Amino acid sequence: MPETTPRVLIVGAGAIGSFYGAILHRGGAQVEVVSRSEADVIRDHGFRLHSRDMGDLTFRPAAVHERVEDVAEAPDFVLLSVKVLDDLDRAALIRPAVGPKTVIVLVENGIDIERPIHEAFPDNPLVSGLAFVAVSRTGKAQAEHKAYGRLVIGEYPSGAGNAAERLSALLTAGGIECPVSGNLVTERWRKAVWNAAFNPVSVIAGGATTTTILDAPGGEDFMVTLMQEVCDVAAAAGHPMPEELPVKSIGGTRKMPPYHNSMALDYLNGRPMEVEAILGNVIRAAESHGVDVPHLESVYRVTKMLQNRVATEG
Ligand SMILES: NC(=O)C1=CN([C@@H]2O[C@H](COP(=O)(O)OP(=O)(O)OC[C@H]3O[C@@H](n4cnc5c(N)ncnc54)[C@H](OP(=O)(O)O)[C@@H]3O)[C@@H](O)[C@H]2O)C=CC1
Ligand SMILES: CC(C)(CO)C(=O)C(=O)O
Repeated sequence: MPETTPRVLIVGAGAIGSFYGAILHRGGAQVEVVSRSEADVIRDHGFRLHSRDMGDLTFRPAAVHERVEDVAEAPDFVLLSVKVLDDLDRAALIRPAVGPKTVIVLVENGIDIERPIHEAFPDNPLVSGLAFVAVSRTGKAQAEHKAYGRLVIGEYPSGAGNAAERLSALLTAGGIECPVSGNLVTERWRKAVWNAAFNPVSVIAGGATTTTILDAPGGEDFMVTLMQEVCDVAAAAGHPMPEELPVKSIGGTRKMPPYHNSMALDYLNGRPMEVEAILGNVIRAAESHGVDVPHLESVYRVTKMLQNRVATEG
């Protein structure tokens, strides 16, 4: 008997949600979206998505909902790809669409961002994802995929179970690399080594690209120092990183064209930034494990000042 087409609901249909939504659509899933501010445009034109590597990824979702409450039947997968911000209760946001068998998928940056979702839905499979992709919004329901695309997924708190394998098969069929890791939290720390250092520094430097950061006098050494502090925290939290990771990451970053990470883009566009999810949670882990992170601490303080300035002075 043929299997039924899996239904995926994307909550947070911005750059990441529309890109992986397009890939899932190509992979054979029935993709629906929740869009609070662009529903009409998506209904009229679909998502207009251009990929430098994959060509035209434009697609029309099977259904467009303005609110999660409007979703009548629980989907097989809810893929959450909103920014992880202090004032947003992500569990409450998706609750109306989560049925007893729904697999919850997170494609979001940050450390320890699974915990509130796992606590709210302890009986649902939770798949956590790390997106190595450069995609940004270019207009209403429009995005440009500039490079990469690999999505590393795994079940939370650990394991590589059936839910992750089913999702990986869909994304692979859609044309991206989607390895399943049995130790996703370690992978999250590995990604945080880059994000916790580069994202806030790009903001402090006024929305700087990777190249601007690394070309500044002492830039490379400073970034290695920050990344090493993240590695120290990761090790204390039970996720040791390879010794050469910071230096190797600089080499990899050097090979990329000048690049604005997602926090730099948020800063430049006056949008809220994921400072707590990406850096604050690393600082808190350092405190709880007694690890000294003086450089990260300074970067955190200054980024918070900047965030306050944007919030209060515009
Ligand atoms: N962009 C990238 O290249 C990468 C991003 N990431 C991570 O992926 C995650 C998503 O980032 P990205 O896609 O860039 O972010 P975007 O800002 O492009 O998209 C976020 C989406 O979430 C929606 N949203 C926010 N709050 C709500 C809400 N309460 N109800 C309904 N919808 C909501 C926004 O809608 P609205 O337009 O109405 O605000 C928007 O469509 C982040 O954690 C980011 O760090 C990771 C790797 C790379
Ligand atoms: C890894 C990177 C830089 C994009 O893939 C990212 O996570 C971001 O933009 O925040």
